[in-house]
Formats: sequence, C-alpha cells, structure tokens
Amino acid sequence: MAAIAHRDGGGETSNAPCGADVVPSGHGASRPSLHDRLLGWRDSILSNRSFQRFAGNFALTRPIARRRAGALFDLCAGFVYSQVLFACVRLKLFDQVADGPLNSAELASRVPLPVDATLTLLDAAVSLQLLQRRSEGRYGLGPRGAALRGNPGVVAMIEHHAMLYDDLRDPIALLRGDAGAGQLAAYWPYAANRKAANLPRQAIAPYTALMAASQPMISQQVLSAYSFRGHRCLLDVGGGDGSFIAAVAAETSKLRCVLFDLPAVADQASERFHAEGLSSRAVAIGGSFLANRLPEGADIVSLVRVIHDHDDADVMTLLRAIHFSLPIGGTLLIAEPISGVRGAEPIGDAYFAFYLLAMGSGRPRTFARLRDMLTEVGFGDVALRPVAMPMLASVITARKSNIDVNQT
Ligand SMILES: CC(C)=CCC/C(C)=C/CC/C(C)=C/C=C/C(C)=C/C=C/C=C(C)/C=C/C=C(C)/C=C/C=C(C)/C=C/CC(C)(C)O
Ligand SMILES: C[S@@+](CC[C@H](N)C(=O)[O-])C[C@H]1O[C@@H](n2cnc3c(N)ncnc32)[C@H](O)[C@@H]1O
Repeated sequence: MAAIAHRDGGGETSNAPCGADVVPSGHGASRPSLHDRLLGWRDSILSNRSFQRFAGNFALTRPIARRRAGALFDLCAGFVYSQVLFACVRLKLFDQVADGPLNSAELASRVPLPVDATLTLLDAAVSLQLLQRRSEGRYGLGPRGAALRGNPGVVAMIEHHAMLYDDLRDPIALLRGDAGAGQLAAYWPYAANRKAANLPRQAIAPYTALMAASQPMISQQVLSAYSFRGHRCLLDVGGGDGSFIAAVAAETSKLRCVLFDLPAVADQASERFHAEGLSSRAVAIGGSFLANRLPEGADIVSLVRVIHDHDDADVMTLLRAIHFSLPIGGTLLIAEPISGVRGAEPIGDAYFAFYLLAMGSGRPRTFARLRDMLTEVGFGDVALRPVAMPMLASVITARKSNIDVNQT
C-alpha cells in the first residue's frame, strides 16, 4: 500500500492571538500541546535574523542554511522558472535539438528570436537542466528536457498552463470567490454546469484532446496497479475520447467496454472506436451522470480523473448512480491525483487545489475522505493500490457490498 499521510482529523489547534502560551479565559480555550509549543520555539529561532546570520556563517550549519535558502528562493522564483519552461515548449526548443546539438545562431534562426534573446533563454534553460551545453558552443537536451520529450502529455499540460497562470493573477480574489469565471472555467465548460449535456463538439474538443494526450501516463499507472483480466465488462464513466478504454482493451482481449460521457464527447469516442477497429467490443453512450441512469451490465466501473472535478453533492450523486448500476460484488476503480500523498503533498494540496479553484468546481480529496464517501453509498473493501508515480494518479478500488443501502 502506498504511503499516505492523512490530514483529515488532524491535531488540536490554538486560536491564541499573541503567542502559543497565552490561554485566554472563557469557553473552548485549550492549552497548546507540547508538540505545538516545541514548533513555536523552532519557528521563533528560524525567524530570528541573528540566528539566520549565525547559521549561514557557521561551517556545520552553512550547508543546511544554503539548502533551505535555495528552496525558499525556488518557491519565490517558481513562476519565472515555469515561464522559461513555457517559452521553451512554445518555441519547440526541445524538438529543435532532439536530433543533435545546435549552436545559438542556428537556434536563433529556427526559433526565431534575436541572437541575444535566444542566448538569454538558452542560459536560463541550461540552468534549469532543460538544456545542456555541448561541445563547440552547441546546446543539446538536458536531463529534464529529455524526460519531457518522452512525455508529450506533459508538454500539452505546460502549454495549457498559460490559462491557469492568467487565472491565478490574483489568488486572494480567487480564494474569496471574487475573481469571476476565468479562462479555465471556459476551457472546462462542464464544471458547475447543469446543462453540460448540451455542450457542442467545439466546446469539448480542446479539453478532450488534452486529456487524450496525457492519458497514456495515467493508464500506465492504472494497468500496473490493477489487472482487468478477471472482468467481463468495463464501464468507463467520463471516459473522454476512449483513450483509457483503448489502453485497457490492448491488454485484455476478451473484455467488453462501454464508455459513458457527455453526448459530444461520446460521439468522438465512437468515431475513435470505429477508426481503431474496436467497435465490436467497445461502445460509447452519451448522457450526463448527474441527470441520466448509467448503463447496466458491467462488472467493473472506472472513474479516471473524474471525481476531483466535482463538488461533494455531485460526487455523491455519481457514486450512487454507479452503485446502482453494478451487480453485488461489482468493482469500482478510481484513478486520480489525491491529496495528502506523502512526498507529493504540494501536487494535491497546492497545484490541484488551486487549479480546481480556478476551474470553478471540485477539489482534490484524501484517501480517507474518498473512503468515507464510498462507504456512505454502500461500497466496501476500499483499498489504495500502490502505483509507481502517485503524483500522476493514485488508484483506489472498492466493491459493492451485499447490503445495497441505495436500493432499500
Ligand atoms: C539510464 C540512465 C541514463 C539513467 C538512469 C537514472 C534514471 C532513473 C533517470 C530518470 C530518467 C527518467 C525515467 C525520467 C522520467 C521522468 C518522468 C517520468 C517525468 C515525469 C514528469 C511528469 C510531470 C512533470 C507531470 C506533470 C503533470 C501535470 C502538470 C498534470 C496536470 C494535470 C491536469 C491539469 C489535469 C486536469 C484534469 C482535471 C480538470 C483536474 O480533471
Ligand atoms: C478530466 S476529464 C477525464 C477524461 C478521461 N477519463 C481521462 O482521464 O482522460 C473528465 C471527463 O468527465 C466528463 N464529464 C464531466 N461531467 C460529466 C457529466 N455530467 N456526465 C458525463 N460525463 C461528464 C467530461 O466530458 C470529461 O470527458
């Protein structure tokens, strides 16, 4: 089982306004725990300028001080680094040098940019390990640029970040709910939209293409964590253009597959199944899981990158509909980035939390929270399955238990 730290149900907190040791009289005030007091002591030392000066100069603490100052600087500069990456991707710099290193003049004419500006970008990209200096003043891929070449889905994500960063211009307005609908809300038009079933093809095509481009890295996680071989029929709810079903079908020759998505998305998936010769075993059905009954007959239902898009009430409606559609003993498989994954906390709790805020609905949830929601609608045996890269998606399975709380 993957290591997950649950933040739900955390420890006590103190509202003492002027320091940890102040215990105001009146109801509800509690003394800070020993742990809180130790952390308060640590904070006052770390924020003390004399201590910072001492730790930076003293030989034994200098490496730690440098490392921590560097990490803090990276946090300050993160947006600038992201924009350097964005410029490289937009100008297709990694593609330019993929077949062999080039010098700055050659790159300047291909990008195209003035030579000085090209050099500024090249130096920045080298410092971020996106590119690497090679012999005779040429530039080749760096380790990070090379990793990106193998992940076209990530490159597509980087390009669409232009909308995210625009929406995040005023994060406080976003948090207050004063920011108004931004670019991401328009890009994902089903978010908080009761009439999503009427969306035309041109409204769903851009996000469906982005999801298809990034789907291989997700299906890789799912297929390494779960085998579909023991199943007869898969229903992939919110299945996009059918990329996930195509990946599962390639591994399991006998599995029949049904995709359910908004009508315009399902049409696109149908075309794909025909084009790939999959239509004898895969069909796509259009509808809204918030308004329509789900197709019955599957013994496993998958929700890949679907739940985190929706607020709690809609998730409960969806989980109830899935529970209703499954036979007793049927399986639900959820794959999406979750909150509180040890070692990847900022991915769920900072990146996806703010991304979904800008998008206008949904939130990343912890495993504990998802387990509670699943249990409430009548699923049991809820398990978190180990995956190689939980930052991309965690995999959770649950089984419809004998007691069907929704049908009693
Ligand atoms: C043999 C040699 C030379 C070395 C051996 C040493 C070694 C192991 C080297 C490592 C080489 C290697 C295998 C590198 C692999 C790198 C990988 C796999 C990098 C992957 C990076 C993935 C990233 C950066 C993913 C980013 C994903 C993003 C930004 C996803 C965003 C998703 C969104 C916005 C989803 C939206 C959907 C919605 C709306 C929330 O529902
Ligand atoms: C983030 S995408 C994930 C697509 C795909 N599962 C993947 O991982 O590549 C969410 C999908 O849910 C679909 N969806 C959103 N609201 C829906 C609804 N009310 N009924 C059916 N599908 C819906 C969207 O059209 C979209 O294809």
